[in-house]
Amino acid sequence: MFDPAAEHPYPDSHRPDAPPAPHPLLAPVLGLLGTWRGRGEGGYPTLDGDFAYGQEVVFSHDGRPFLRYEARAWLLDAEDAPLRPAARESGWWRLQPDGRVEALITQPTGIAEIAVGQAGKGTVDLSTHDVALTPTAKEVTATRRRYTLADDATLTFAFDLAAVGRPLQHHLSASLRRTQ
Ligand code: HEM
Repeated sequence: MFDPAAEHPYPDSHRPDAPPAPHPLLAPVLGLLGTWRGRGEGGYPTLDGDFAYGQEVVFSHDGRPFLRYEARAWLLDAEDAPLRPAARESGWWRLQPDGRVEALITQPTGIAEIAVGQAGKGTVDLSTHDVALTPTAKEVTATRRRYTLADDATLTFAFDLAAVGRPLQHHLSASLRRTQ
């Protein structure tokens, strides 16, 4: 008889050395698994000024050749205290042979992105393949996300954005530390 209160039989793993064994295609991104938290700076020519933000990024897997990806941000005041929730997004990074990555990423602001790119040597570089927008979303035409493992416990993140009629350019950069 099915027990609806039982534990999920296939929980996500946040560590390369914990079960289930990572799929071999995840080899180039194993260093990303886990929870990362840190601080970043952002801006865009259409905004009044630059801003500081906190960010948490989580990568996990269930033994199949894709990562589950989740990122949440919050704005910081001049003393680095939290001001308000900011962007969040989640998605799936589908690993292909030779470190190629196909990512699906959605945001509560009405933006759904398909990004493609490459993982290798401690870096992942993803650029827009396609963007779909809900009727009320801001116009976003392209993005580029770069993740770099500076060392085992430090992940840097850079994000470029083409939106509201402006060409692809810096919107965010952050340095994150592994928390678990
Ligand atoms: C760490 C993640 C992010 C943070 C902290 C952040 C922060 C901000 C802030 C503070 C603004 C000004 C409006 C407001 O106060 O809400 C803004 C505007 C905007 N952001 Fe982001 N953002 C992030 C990620 C993204 C992503 C992933 C995208 C697109 C894929 C994006 C696209 C935009 C657009 C289109 C605008 C509006 C620009 C305008 O209307 O002039 N942002 N962002």
